[in-house]
Amino acid sequence: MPTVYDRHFNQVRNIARHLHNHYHIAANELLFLSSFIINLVLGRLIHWTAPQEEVYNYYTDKRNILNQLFVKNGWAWTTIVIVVFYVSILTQSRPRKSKVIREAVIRYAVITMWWILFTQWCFGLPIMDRIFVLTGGKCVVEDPGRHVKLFANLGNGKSVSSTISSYNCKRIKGSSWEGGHDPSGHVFLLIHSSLYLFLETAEYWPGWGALINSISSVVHNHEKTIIEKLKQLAILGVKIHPQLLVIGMISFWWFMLLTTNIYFHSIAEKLVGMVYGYLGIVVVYFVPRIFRQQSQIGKN
Ligand SMILES: CCCCC/C=C\C/C=C\C/C=C\C/C=C\CCCC(=O)SCCNC(=O)CCNC(=O)[C@H](O)C(C)(C)COP(=O)(O)O
Ligand SMILES: Nc1ncnc2c1ncn2[C@@H]1O[C@H](COP(=O)(O)O)[C@@H](OP(=O)(O)O)[C@H]1O
Repeated sequence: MPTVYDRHFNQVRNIARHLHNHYHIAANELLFLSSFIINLVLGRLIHWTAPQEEVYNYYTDKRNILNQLFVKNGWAWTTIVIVVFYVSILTQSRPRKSKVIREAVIRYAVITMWWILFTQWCFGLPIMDRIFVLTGGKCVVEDPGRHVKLFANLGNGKSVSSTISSYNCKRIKGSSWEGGHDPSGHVFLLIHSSLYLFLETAEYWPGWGALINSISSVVHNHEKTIIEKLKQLAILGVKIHPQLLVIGMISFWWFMLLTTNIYFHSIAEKLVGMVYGYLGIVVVYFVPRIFRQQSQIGKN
């Protein structure tokens, strides 16, 4: 006689099966994808319900080291983590190494291309700047300096440009990026990077049990000093279970996304950053599943 728990468990399992069969998405993937929407809602709730949070603090300062060193170089850090991950996984004797490397490099190249197109360069201005300019945004400065050719002088001591990139505009002293819809580059980058790391490494997931056992065998080894334990944990997280490094990076990106969601940009600008963050990932990891299933059906 099945208990109420068995019934609930079966219901959850049926929903997961349905998602997998009809939408080609696993329940844990859906949960992870939704976590960024939860992050946005949580950020807004903190913003509305805790006004004292809005008072100047470490995270409201754009110059804080976490922003300047990590997020502002976010794609470089994500690249380092994925390279360390693959080097570690491939040195732990895996079959079909060259195929694994070839496919990982192709996916990395496509995903990097999408990051470049959205934030750096898209046959001129990157997509995020094009959206800003197309919706009436302009770079306003007093002295355009060496970028003078890109600016029109308004005659009131100010010059405007809609052809300079946000990157170059921000580097001009006293500039402001005015009007228009300015999609959040941070929201894009943090979601894009987290999803990439999650989906790219999912195939090698050893299970929470294995990770927790490995960590606890280091932590509970009473013959080792704290320093030795920390060293062993670092080796564990890089060489044996590089998934720990990935979990660390994703958790940090999630936290930085929360601070962006609390303090920066309008909701609409964050939502646009979010949609573009999902887009490249959906094309690389989910759309191929539909074609793969169709070709499978064709063969049967
Ligand atoms: C041995 C096994 C190998 C298997 C490896 C698998 C995959 C990896 C494949 C290849 C990688 C190998 C080498 C890669 C070499 C070079 C890649 C270059 C890496 C870089 O990304 S360099 C550029 C770093 N730049 C950044 O990270 C900048 C990020 N910042 C931004 O995008 C913006 O500042 C912003 C969007 C965060 C915010 O913009 P604003 O609003 O502030 O304007
Ligand atoms: N989590 C965070 N911590 C600190 N600064 C952040 C941040 N999220 C966004 N910002 C800052 O807010 C501005 C808009 O970000 P974005 O458009 O990428 O979302 C950027 O300013 P700067 O470009 O002047 O550095 C960025 O550095």
